[in-house]
This record gives sequence, structure tokens and C-alpha cells, in this order.
Amino acid sequence: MTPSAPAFSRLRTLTSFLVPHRRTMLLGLVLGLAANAAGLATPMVTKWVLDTLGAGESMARPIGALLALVVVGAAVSLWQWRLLGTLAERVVLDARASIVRHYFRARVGDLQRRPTGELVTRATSDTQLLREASGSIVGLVNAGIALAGTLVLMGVLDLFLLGCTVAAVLVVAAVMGALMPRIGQAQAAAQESTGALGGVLEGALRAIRTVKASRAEARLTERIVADARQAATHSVRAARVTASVWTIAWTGIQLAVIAILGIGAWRAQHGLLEISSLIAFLLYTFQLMGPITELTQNTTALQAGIAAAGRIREVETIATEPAGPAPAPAERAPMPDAEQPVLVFRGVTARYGPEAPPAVRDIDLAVPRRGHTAIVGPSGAGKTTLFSLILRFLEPERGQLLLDGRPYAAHGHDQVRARLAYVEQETPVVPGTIRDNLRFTHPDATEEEIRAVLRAVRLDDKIDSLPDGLDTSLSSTEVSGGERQRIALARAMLRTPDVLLLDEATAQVDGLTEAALQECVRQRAAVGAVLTIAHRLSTVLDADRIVVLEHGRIRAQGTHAELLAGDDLYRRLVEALRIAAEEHPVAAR
Ligand SMILES: Nc1ncnc2c1ncn2[C@@H]1O[C@H](COP(=O)(O)OP(=O)(O)OP(=O)(O)O)[C@@H](O)[C@H]1O
Repeated sequence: MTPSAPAFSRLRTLTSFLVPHRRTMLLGLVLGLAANAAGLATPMVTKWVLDTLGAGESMARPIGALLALVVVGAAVSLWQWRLLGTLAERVVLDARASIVRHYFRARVGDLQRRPTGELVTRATSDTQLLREASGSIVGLVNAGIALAGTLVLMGVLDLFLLGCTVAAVLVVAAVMGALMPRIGQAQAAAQESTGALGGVLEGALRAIRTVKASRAEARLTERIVADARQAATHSVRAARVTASVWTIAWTGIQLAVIAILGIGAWRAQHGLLEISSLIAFLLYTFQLMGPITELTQNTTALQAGIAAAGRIREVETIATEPAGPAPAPAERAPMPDAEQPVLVFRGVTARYGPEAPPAVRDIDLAVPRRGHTAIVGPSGAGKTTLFSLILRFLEPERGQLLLDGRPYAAHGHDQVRARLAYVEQETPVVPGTIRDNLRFTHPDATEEEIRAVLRAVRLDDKIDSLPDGLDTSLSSTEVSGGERQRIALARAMLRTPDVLLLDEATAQVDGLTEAALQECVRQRAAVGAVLTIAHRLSTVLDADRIVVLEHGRIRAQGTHAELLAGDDLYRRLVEALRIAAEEHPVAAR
């Protein structure tokens, strides 16, 4: 939903956040009405005090009533304030929780198409605008009723003066009505710029090493500050219009008060109005400022809230992964045949968008239950896409994948992923400590299991040497790139998955990491399936079978010897890897 969507539908978007709290809102409204009633009665009771004074009677009762009104009004207002304050925080919390839930249910591709920082801004800063807006509908109704009540009581006191007041109020309202939409537009634009700022800033901070190495600090600062400046420009515009709205409202009412004082005094002089009624009327005129202020503030908050709600709901349109059907227990029972491939691609074609060309086409591939299958191919050949399909980050456009001989469609996303372990190339670790990372897939892993995998990736000594051991934060610089990769590998090795998916780092790794990787792959391949996107000669030489991809198709499959003898592209790829290995002898075994 964009800020230009029809006003009513945008308002509905905001109210959808409030509907779950309708009872609290109703109570807030009732309390507001009670506080209004106390406020509305005050000038009438003041008139009673003055009339009693004129008649020479005891003022104890009217003064007592006046005090009671003040106390009751204050108590009710306090209650309403606290209630709506709490409601506002709940609305913000609900919106944040709903966004975060949605992000983690979203399809990987759809999520990754948007700048991360912008997604973060929607959860952190846009939701804050709902805080103000949450009480605004109650505030508007309250203020509307207070305004109507004040006008009615003014009419009871003097119809002629009421006519003058209504004329003044209408002029003020017309000017405000004309200016208000501009506040909303400016605020929506400011929020857009803040989102863009978040997006670029997040990406730039993530790539801070490249930024500095490229001496691009000043350029990037300028670009990000330009977004900040644009946000400020829009906010300043909103602030200026708000200032005009307020000035017009205040001045209008003050002019009305002066006019009413003059006209009222003339009418009182001619015996058309009691002095006490004039005083009560003037008190109501001053009180008009209350509902008018409230109407102004709440309309501003509502505008900001509507814009924010639109942006929040918009991210909620990011497509989510379907909740897969849970297979019937009977279907789960048969043990897969040892000879049956664990994974099968059957005529799979997939693309990243309706307009994009297929990233892989007509893939027919069987991954045996045991052994190491390496995927090789030039850049852009579709290697990562095969992994994305296996992990269900991407769905085939044609053909299907099978796990244990059953189509993926018969398994839930979770069920498929529970059978896989994945070590990604670029960001293999998650925020937190080393222990958090090792337990990330299996939070119930025991200390013994953790130690065993750390030994397997040859990280046990290193971890023991760290002052905080397993509790060392991975944001610290004590852990090198190679060690991070080994941590990711250790996580994948915990609790023996059926299929280990390893996207090898393209960068050269240290000897220890290289050796640990090779040994883990061999160990795992002896008992389960290992599928690697191979970027190293040693990995290719180690594989039981190799799949050569080119332009999204499987060009050839076989052992190293077979492919070396029969496939040109493979020979060239191996030659390139051999040269790389000779330049970095550690990778050549
Ligand atoms: N997220 C994406 N959105 C759109 N197109 C994509 C996306 N990811 C990959 N592609 C396209 O799909 C094709 C296959 O890409 P893929 O990443 O699978 O190749 P790759 O063999 O893993 O390459 P590399 O070795 O460079 O990582 C390429 O043409 C690429 O441009």
C-alpha cells in the first residue's frame, strides 16, 4: 500500500492495527467523554456560583460542585491518559512483532530484493509513528464530541453569540482542512527518505572495509547525508505547515473571544444577556481551544500514522513461504532404500522473476545417499541456484525435486530443511557467540557434541586459548575468516544431516581450514551425501562424481578421470583451478 492509496483504504490500514484493542479504545473513549462532561459542566457551575452570589445565597454547594468537577475530571483524565499510553505501546509492539514474524516467514528471494536497512527502518522507526496515531481516533471522537457539547451549551446560553462563534470556528476549520493533507504528504515523504537512508547506511557499514579501501567515505557520506537532508526538508515542511495550522487556530479563537466579548457586552448592556451568562459563554469560548487543539494534534498524528501503517502493511505483502502439508504418519514410515538417491532433480527449470531468463533449465540430477558430489561451472552457470532449489529458497517453474523419492510438494519447507545442513559462502556465521553459532541449528546440542565437532574442524585448541572460550562474541576480531568458516562447518556437522550442502569460499583459505574442510567432507561423504559447489582443485579431485554446469544446464557428469578425458569445459575449469592452486600451494594438497 503506497501513501497515494485512497485515504479511506489507508485509514483502514491504520485501524487494522487498532481493531485488536477496540475494548481498550472504547473504555478510553468513555473516560474521555466523562472528562469532557466534567469540563463542559464547569462554566455552567461557574454561572451558578455567580448567580448565587447575585442572589446573596450561600455559595458552599456550587463551590463544592466546582471542586468535585475538578477532582473527578483530573482522576478520569489521568486514567484515560495512562490507558491510551499503554495502548499506544501495545500497538507499536504488535506492529513490530508482526513485521519481524513476517520477515522470517518471507521467501528468501523476495526479502533479498529489498535493502536490509530499509526493512529494518520499517520495523524500528515507522512503527514508532503508530504510537502517536493509536490514540488519535479516540482523541478525534472525544474532541469532536467536546466541540459539539461546548457549542450546544453555548447555544443554551445565547444563540446569537453562538452564531458568531460557529462562523469563527468554520473559518478556522476550513483553513485547517486545506492545510492538513500537506502535513501528511510531507511526513510520508520524510519516512520514505529515512527508509532510503537506512538502506544505504546499512549496506555501506556492512562493506566498511571496501568503502575505506576505495576511499569512498566522503562520497558515501554525501549520498547518505543527502537522504537525511531530504528527510529533514520534508519534516521541516511538515513542521512549517503544522506551525501555520496552530497559529491560525489560536489566532482565530482569540479574535473570536474579542468579538464575542464586544458583542456580548453590547447585548448585556441592552438587557439581552445576563452578565453571568456572558462570563460562562466566554469560558466556553476559551474552552473551545481544548477540542480544537486536540483535533489538530490528533489529525496530524493520524496523518503520520496512516502513512506509517501503509509502509508497514506494504512490507507485509512480501510473499511468504507456504506452510507445507504435514505428511500423514503412514507415509513417513517406510525406510528409504539405500540404493535410492536422497535427492533427485527431475526436469527442473527455474527463474528468479517472471521476466528473468531461466537460471537453470531441464536439470535431471540424482544425488546418491552416500558420497561426495561436486558441482563445477563458470560464474553464473547456476550452481548457487541448484542449492537454492534444494533448500527451497526458490521453487521450480517446471519439473520437480524429490527427497527420498517423494516430491518436495509432499514435504513442508521445514521438513526438507531438517534433512539438510548448509554452509554458505559469504556470511557463514550469525550474530552472537561461538556457542550460539554452533547451537544455531540444534539449540539442544550438548557440550560433548559441541566439543566433538570443534575437534573435527580443528578448532578446539583455538577456542580453549580464547579468554572467553565458546562465549567469545563473533563480532570480535579475535576470530579470523578461516575460523569463521570452520565454525560454520562445525555447525553443519553437528547431528549428522542427510545432505551436507557446502558452498566453498572462493577466497583462498588457510592450510588448517583447507585440511579441516577436506577431512570433514570425507568423513561425511562416507556416511551421507555431500554436495559441494567446488572452487578448489582439492575438492574436485576428492569428489566421487562431478557435475559440470554451463548456462544453467548440466553439460556433463562423471568422475574426474572421465570428465578430464571427455569434456572440454571441465578440462579448462580444472586447468584454471590448477593454476590457482599452484599460485596458492596450500590449496593443492
Ligand atoms: N537473486 C537473483 N535474482 C535474479 N537473478 C539471479 C539471482 N541469483 C542469480 N541470478 C541469475 O541466475 C543465474 C545463475 O546464477 P547462480 O548464482 O546460480 O550462478 P553460480 O554458478 O552460482 O555463479 P557464481 O559462481 O558466480 O556464484 C545468473 O545468470 C544470475 O544472474
